[in-house]
Amino acid sequence: MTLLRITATRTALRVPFIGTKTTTVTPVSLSARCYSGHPIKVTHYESGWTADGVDDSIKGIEKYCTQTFNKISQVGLSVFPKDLYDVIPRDEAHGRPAHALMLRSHKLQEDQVDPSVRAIARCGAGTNNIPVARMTELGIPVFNTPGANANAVKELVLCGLFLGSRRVIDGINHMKDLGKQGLARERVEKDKALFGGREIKGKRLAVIGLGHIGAATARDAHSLGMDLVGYDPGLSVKSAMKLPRNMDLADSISSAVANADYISLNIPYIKGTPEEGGTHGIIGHAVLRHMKSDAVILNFARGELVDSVAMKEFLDKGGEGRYISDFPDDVLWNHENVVIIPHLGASTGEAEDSAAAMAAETLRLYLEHGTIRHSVNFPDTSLQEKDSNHIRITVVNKNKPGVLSAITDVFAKHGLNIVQQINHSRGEIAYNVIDIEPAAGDSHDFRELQKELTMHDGILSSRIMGGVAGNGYARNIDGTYYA
Ligand SMILES: NC(=O)c1ccc[n+]([C@@H]2O[C@H](COP(=O)([O-])OP(=O)(O)OC[C@H]3O[C@@H](n4cnc5c(N)ncnc54)[C@H](O)[C@@H]3O)[C@@H](O)[C@H]2O)c1
Ligand SMILES: O=C(O)CC[C@@H](O)C(=O)O
Repeated sequence: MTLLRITATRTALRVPFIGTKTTTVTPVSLSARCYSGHPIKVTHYESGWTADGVDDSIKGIEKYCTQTFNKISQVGLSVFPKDLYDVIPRDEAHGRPAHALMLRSHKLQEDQVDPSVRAIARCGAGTNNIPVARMTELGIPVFNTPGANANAVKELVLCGLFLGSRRVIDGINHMKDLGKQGLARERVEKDKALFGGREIKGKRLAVIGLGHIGAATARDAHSLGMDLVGYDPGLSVKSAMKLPRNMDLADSISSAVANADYISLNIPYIKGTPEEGGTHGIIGHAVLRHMKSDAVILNFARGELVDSVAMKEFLDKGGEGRYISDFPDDVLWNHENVVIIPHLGASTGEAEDSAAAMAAETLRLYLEHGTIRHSVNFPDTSLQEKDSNHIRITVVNKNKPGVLSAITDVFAKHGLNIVQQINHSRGEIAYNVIDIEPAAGDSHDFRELQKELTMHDGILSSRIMGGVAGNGYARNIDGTYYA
């Protein structure tokens, strides 16, 4: 796909397409990076995803293509400049290859991730609807939007606190029944005794997970006069600084919930039981037996964190315990002490706008500059642009000895000078951003270089950035070259 041939003359970017047409394009928008020191010619291969099943009319479009799987805020999507990006719903893509995927709660399948996809962004916090481990194996970064919807969720958690302390919903339903019978005025003062409640002031709230939502909930609960205890084995210093003073910290979930009147779950869902290192069913018999019989459990994190059968047993014991959840539950949906909300935590205009905008900015940084931030599987990486006289190449590789030197050897072999580079690793993955500055007058066949680089053992993909949006990406998928 990529042939960057450097010559000494300064002309507009010329982009020939195999066998069809030669187009002259102006460089991409000002904020996007492009190599301007020399003209760059990019010859496309027509292999794999670029040719098969793709309509002729969309071959050679010089824009990034972001495909969306859910209804995403237009305010957020407007972050993508129209001259550089086409943003289209997946079901209207008609086989056009995607460079980036954007989604909310859509359960992404591996076969929906075309070989052309460089990155996936979740407009939200939880990424359990994305096969992240598989994406890591394939060398594809997955991004989320930390904190972007936290205020919206916190406000609904506070609403949950009140719904759990006062029988407001039962009372409203009762008034509808009485209204239908024309008995509302006659019965209201007598019947209200059925729906008494308690105040949250002075009660103890256990917050499990003290990240963006948990910490914000703790702060507001504190100002409502609640007594606080928290549990978070991964508590960062930054999050700790945001917690109310005098908040107790427990050393286990069981000790956190032991004397709590309210418990708020604000942790990610991770596949596998707690014994296996996951959070599936983390609120089960072992934790529930430590709870007060009238505890109110608020779950605005994920339904799968709670063992529904164990929760039903807890609620059926005859205490005043309650469960308020933002997720469907086949066992508990009709229980008299349960309130189920249809996953509304992040459903405010403000949260949808800010999560989509953050996701779009994050994708732009990656696609246009190779910068990684807010990734759940790749290391934070940022290499400041030196000047416009360089070509930026990014490489994703398996984190194992010898690969970094193999990468630099390829450049040395091709007589290319690396002017700056950065290499960061995270778990199984390493990521490199490399700037090269060819001398004026040099001519290099970047197509050969990219193939050699990408097909080296341990390398998963490479990108040559500059000039034409969406070009210059090559992958090594189990020993087969896709470009
Ligand atoms: N209802 C909704 O619409 C909605 C919206 C946003 C987020 N969420 C859910 O809420 C979760 C939290 O969101 P956030 O923005 O606060 O995320 P966050 O990453 O800022 O915070 C999560 C915190 O949980 C802690 N944690 C992880 N495992 C834990 C465990 N086993 N015990 C205790 N603490 C643990 C982490 O250390 C981290 O501090 C998300 O993962 C998502 O599943 C739901
Ligand atoms: O997109 C949504 O509505 C929900 C998002 C939420 O579950 C999250 O994890 O951020």
